[in-house]
Amino acid sequence: MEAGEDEGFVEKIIEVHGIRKSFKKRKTKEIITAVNDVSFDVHRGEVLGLLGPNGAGKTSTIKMICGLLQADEGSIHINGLDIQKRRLKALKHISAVLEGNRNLYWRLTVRENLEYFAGNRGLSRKEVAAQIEKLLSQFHLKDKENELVNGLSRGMQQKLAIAVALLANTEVILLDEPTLGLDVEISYELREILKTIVKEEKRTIIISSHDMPVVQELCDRTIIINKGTVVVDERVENLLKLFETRAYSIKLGDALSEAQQLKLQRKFPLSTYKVGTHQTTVEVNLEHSEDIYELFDIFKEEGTQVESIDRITIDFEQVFMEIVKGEKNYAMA
Ligand SMILES: Nc1ncnc2c1ncn2[C@@H]1O[C@H](COP(=O)(O)OP(=O)(O)OP(=O)(O)O)[C@@H](O)[C@H]1O
Repeated sequence: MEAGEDEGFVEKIIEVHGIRKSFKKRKTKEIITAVNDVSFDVHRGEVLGLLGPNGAGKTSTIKMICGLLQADEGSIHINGLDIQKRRLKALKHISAVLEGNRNLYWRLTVRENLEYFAGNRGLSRKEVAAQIEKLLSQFHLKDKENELVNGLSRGMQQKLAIAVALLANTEVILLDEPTLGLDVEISYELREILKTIVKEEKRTIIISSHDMPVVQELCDRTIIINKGTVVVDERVENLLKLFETRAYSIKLGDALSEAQQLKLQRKFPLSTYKVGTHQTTVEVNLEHSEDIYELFDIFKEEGTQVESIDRITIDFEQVFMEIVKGEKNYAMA
């Protein structure tokens, strides 16, 4: 069974199979493999988070899915249609908001943009009138409807770009870094709006993001790409559970010696060691539960007392850091 199938997402709407993409650097002629044999499916109604450090290959993957970039190898099917062979038909199922490219007319007002892009998709004003009203209110843009896009803040423009993408009524929405560069307040607002949309509408959404709360709160499943390849494809709740059962906070009776600290760092490079006035704490995320014995051996060597052991509640940010910075392969069955 694939990730996603157990939650009722049975029908595949996006099928990405073995895609590769390389670029040649203009100056040095060096070949960069941006995407290296990436495969995954997205089920109808699923919200998928596409994560990875800078340069991992997320944007290239999204651009190949929405037909802006041609894969060197592999295939992409949208609703069963090959994006290369039946491009126009396949693209009818997709709307995308790409990072840094908000696809809006700057000299048109907010409302005019919504009307223009609806018309572009072959929808009449009458057909979309109610939906435009709904989107203006959902995205808190009603009081800006007659303002030119040119004069809007970056956050407002981003909200409008997403509203335009939703208006097209496509089954698939691709959002590349929707909250990048937005201030905390507007990122939060956008996340809440997207949360409502995800709950109310059964759209298939791929979100690439560095904003971990966005992924934790909106996505059903996540794919983590590192150096062009998929290192994790798993449901968000499973990843959190998995890491939660491995994350411990250990309170010690005494401080560790330098030799012990060195061993701790060597064996558990992502652990943290804190010496407070009353307490010494080690926080560690174990890759295998039996690793706890090796940890205890470090304490035992010099008779350090363990006062308490607690599980740590972990958030998605920590999960992501563990996987990417630890460069471990958490491919799960
Ligand atoms: N048109 C291009 N020409 C040359 N190299 C490119 C091009 N597009 C992407 N790359 C390179 O391919 C790699 C993957 O880039 P991509 O933008 O897909 O990554 P990303 O995961 O979206 O990163 P970020 O989070 O920084 O946007 C990077 O090394 C990037 O420099």
